[in-house]
Amino acid sequence: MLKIQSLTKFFTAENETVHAVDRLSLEVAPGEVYGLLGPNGAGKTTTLRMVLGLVVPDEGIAEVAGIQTSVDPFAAKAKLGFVSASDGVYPWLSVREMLLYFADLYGVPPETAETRLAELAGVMDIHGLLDRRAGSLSTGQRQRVTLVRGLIHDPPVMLLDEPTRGLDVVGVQTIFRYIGHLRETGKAVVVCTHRLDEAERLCDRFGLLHRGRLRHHGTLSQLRQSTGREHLVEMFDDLMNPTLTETPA
Ligand SMILES: Nc1ncnc2c1ncn2[C@@H]1O[C@H](COP(=O)(O)OP(=O)(O)OP(=O)(O)O)[C@@H](O)[C@H]1O
Repeated sequence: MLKIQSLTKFFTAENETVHAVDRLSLEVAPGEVYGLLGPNGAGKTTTLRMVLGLVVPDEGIAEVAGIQTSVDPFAAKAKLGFVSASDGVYPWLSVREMLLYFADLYGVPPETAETRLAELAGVMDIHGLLDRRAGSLSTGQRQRVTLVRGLIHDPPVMLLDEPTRGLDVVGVQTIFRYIGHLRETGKAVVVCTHRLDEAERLCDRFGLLHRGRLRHHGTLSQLRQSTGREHLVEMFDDLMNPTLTETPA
């Protein structure tokens, strides 16, 4: 459903070249939640931006439901949902108006959009908010509306960028419930996060990204076997401080 092959992006600034993403390959199947994990500057956002067609790769391809993002970015975008911690709302619109507006932007026919909105409002418990002005919502309410917005066009692939950043316990539980819904409805999901503890509970497979390169990938039990470490945080610690784990001569 989502296929990334040898995706590469270099940035040059002040005569220095940064390998933001270096020959990254991964695949995510329908109903699978893939954790793309890494410290600051590892290349997570650049990867998502290439998948979204916002940054042109130097090499490699990203393919969404069979459509290459660099060949047909508009068609690929229609197959993608994107939710980020920094998503905003249009404060002057009602929640219903805003969500139907987004459905329209994605070319969803009005009747389908109404049906879809009613269904998702039930899933994310926003029925009571539909006629409120988006600008008057609390942080938690706004989060639920944003999550519905990401799914309004029923994309087969969902990208979540730091979805739990800045949320309280209830907000984090909402994200867990949302990801459960995505899995049950057969979406291919990529979650980028620093929260390794949450990722362990949420994701089916993982890619550990460090300085643009995928250093380890697999299920948690495969990673445990290949790294000899129990938790993702220890695996990252080894990647970032390799000398600490070397045996003295
Ligand atoms: N437009 C740009 N110009 C120059 N360098 C860039 C640009 N965008 C990203 N980079 C560099 O590419 C590398 C990867 O950045 P990226 O934002 O993809 O990392 P990240 O894993 O998302 O980090 P964070 O978790 O801090 O958001 C970093 O070294 C960053 O400074």
